Amino acid sequence: MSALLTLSHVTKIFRQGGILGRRQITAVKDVSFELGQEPEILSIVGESGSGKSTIASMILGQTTPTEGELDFRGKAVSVHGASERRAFMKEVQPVLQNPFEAFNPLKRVDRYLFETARNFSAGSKRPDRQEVERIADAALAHVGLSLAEVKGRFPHELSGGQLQRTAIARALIPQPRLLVADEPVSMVDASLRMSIVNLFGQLKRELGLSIIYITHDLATAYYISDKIIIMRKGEIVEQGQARAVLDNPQHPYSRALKDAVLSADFAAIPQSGNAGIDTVIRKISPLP
Ligand SMILES: Nc1ncnc2c1ncn2[C@@H]1O[C@H](COP(=O)(O)OP(=O)(O)OP(=O)(O)O)[C@@H](O)[C@H]1O
Repeated sequence: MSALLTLSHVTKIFRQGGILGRRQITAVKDVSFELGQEPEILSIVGESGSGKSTIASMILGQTTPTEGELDFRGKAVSVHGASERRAFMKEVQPVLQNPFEAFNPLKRVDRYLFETARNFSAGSKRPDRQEVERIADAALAHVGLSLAEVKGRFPHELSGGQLQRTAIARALIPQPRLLVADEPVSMVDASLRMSIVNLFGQLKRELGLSIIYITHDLATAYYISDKIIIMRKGEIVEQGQARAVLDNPQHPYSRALKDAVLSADFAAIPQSGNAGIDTVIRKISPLP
């Protein structure tokens, strides 16, 4: 059976100053990895500017690679044609860093849920109002909210954590197979981060979702991921099973990252459950 997602020798070079610009930035260099058919959480960690967001953008089909191939279910991500693009978007949904940017401050958040339910409804006919509300409520239930809690509210009337959950609920409405979450907890209060990260684990188990979790936060990556990729300057320096890589990092850069997270605290991160991890997370400084 082919992999769910395959990146094969993917490189992205940006040219500064337009097409004729001379300065080139190699944001991603010869990156290869895959997600299997089984639901899994893959974390991509690395310092700022290491190419994580560029990879996310290419997986979402928003940025075209300069070289290499990205395939989802054996088909190139850079598909053409509106109906193919729509089918792809239904299966691969983004979760953005800042939930306050994902929602227009002047628009009630339930509108987003209703519009997504109308646009991506599974049936052939457009769902009526009652059905749209049912779909929105079911998606919100997966993230621990209900339609009654968010109905009629503007973004600023919800907490950052509630808004990020609502954004995740919206991403769930098309019943995707893969979420691409780019720094989804960095704008969320430290005390709420674990609840969002735990939610990813729950969505993997209950809905069979795979999740690409892009983060600076090595502790939450260690805690929740099945696999991990460590990036530096556009290249993968190490990848493998998260615990194997982080318990025994081979590359000097991976070791430096781990050391930056205070080894003693790191060792205290539990295998499951979240006892103590908030303390660890609060202590973590940005990656070097
Ligand atoms: N549209 C663009 N045009 C030019 N350069 C870009 C563009 N997008 C990204 N870059 C450059 O590519 C490199 C990788 O950026 P990217 O945003 O992918 O890194 P990142 O690891 O996600 O960083 P951060 O953690 O700060 O978000 C950086 O040097 C960045 O300045």
